[in-house]
Amino acid sequence: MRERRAQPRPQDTPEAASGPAARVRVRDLVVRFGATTAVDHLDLDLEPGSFTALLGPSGCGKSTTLGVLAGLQHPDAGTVTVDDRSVLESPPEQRPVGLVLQKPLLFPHLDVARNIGFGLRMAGVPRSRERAEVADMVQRVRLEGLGPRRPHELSGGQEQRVALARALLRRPRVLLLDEPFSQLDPELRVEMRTLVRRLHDELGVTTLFVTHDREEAVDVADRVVLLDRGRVVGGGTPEEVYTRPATLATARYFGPVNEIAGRVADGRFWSVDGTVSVPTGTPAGPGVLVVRPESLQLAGGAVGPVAAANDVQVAVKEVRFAGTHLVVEAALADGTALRAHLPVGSPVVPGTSTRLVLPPDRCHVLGGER
Ligand SMILES: Nc1ncnc2c1ncn2[C@@H]1O[C@H](COP(=O)(O)OP(=O)(O)OP(=O)(O)O)[C@@H](O)[C@H]1O
Repeated sequence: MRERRAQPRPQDTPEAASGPAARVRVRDLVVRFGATTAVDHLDLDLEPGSFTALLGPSGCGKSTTLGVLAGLQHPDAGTVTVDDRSVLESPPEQRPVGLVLQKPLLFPHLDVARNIGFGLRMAGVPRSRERAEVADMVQRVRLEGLGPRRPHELSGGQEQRVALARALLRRPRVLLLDEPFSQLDPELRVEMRTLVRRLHDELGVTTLFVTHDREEAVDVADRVVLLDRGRVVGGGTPEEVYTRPATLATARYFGPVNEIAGRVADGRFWSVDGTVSVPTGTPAGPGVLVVRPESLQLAGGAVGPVAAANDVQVAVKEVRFAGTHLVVEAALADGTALRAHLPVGSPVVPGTSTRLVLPPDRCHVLGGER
């Protein structure tokens, strides 16, 4: 493994990066640091113009993967192609890639406009063109009026806007963002990711956004890739990873989830205390039904021993007020815990039994024993 300098590269030429959005393919990527395997046979596909979030716990290899794409890190094995051409031997400045890091790393002695335009200036672009392009970018990232300020006169969010503008001024075909907003407060984070999404949509650049914040990933990206110990362990659209995850690990990663063991037979999922219809084609046999607490609803009818529709009978154990909803802790007859988020005022009383509806379109059955 060879390491390259971990700095933004303002000397990059705009010509190196211009053009339409790129397709990126990573195959069998391996990066080791001594005895640590940071990236372990990783495959990743970024379609032209897509917006992908790379998500996973601390140390799972997100930044290392980004470093390889940016050319800051050389892998031990594997391939990385941009539009079917290998980029692994290209130095960072010749890759069609823009990079925004957690820390903006601006030049303290240059004002905002000069920081943004640095790359163009180094490439020998005439001053008039630099001014025009910087002015356009200043507007796109909403930094109007701040061009003459120095970095120390900016807020954290404004500094990241400058870093974003600097990366985008080169018109990269791939934009890499490594937790760019993790040091900002929550409201500003939402504003900044909305800005990034808008810029992506306007400029159509293939974007890879590294974060460990699930909500951020699901909110901003078209596709989420879940990494664990250097490997891809799940992925899909935000709706898929949330509602129809391919594995229990993915289901659990995206927040609290109920897991009910049972069997699929005759187009229905049968649990110890009720049944739910399942989509045609769901394989028969043992399975685990996964459903989020907020998807459960209180059944309207009387409690009976046999579930007629898509509901289960539960014993209510505990009810907590959570401001916007009630958190109801309940259990099936076999002791399986179920959590439901129900509207405030729902008639649920600890120590009684009730029926909870499992809306089929919010349920997903994973095959196999638990
Ligand atoms: N330069 C390095 N030298 C030695 N080990 C490293 C180096 N860089 C990363 N690692 C190790 O490689 C693994 C992956 O690190 P990486 O920074 O890619 O993870 P990450 O998912 O980005 O984590 P975080 O969310 O905390 O930034 C970790 O175990 C880390 O300690």
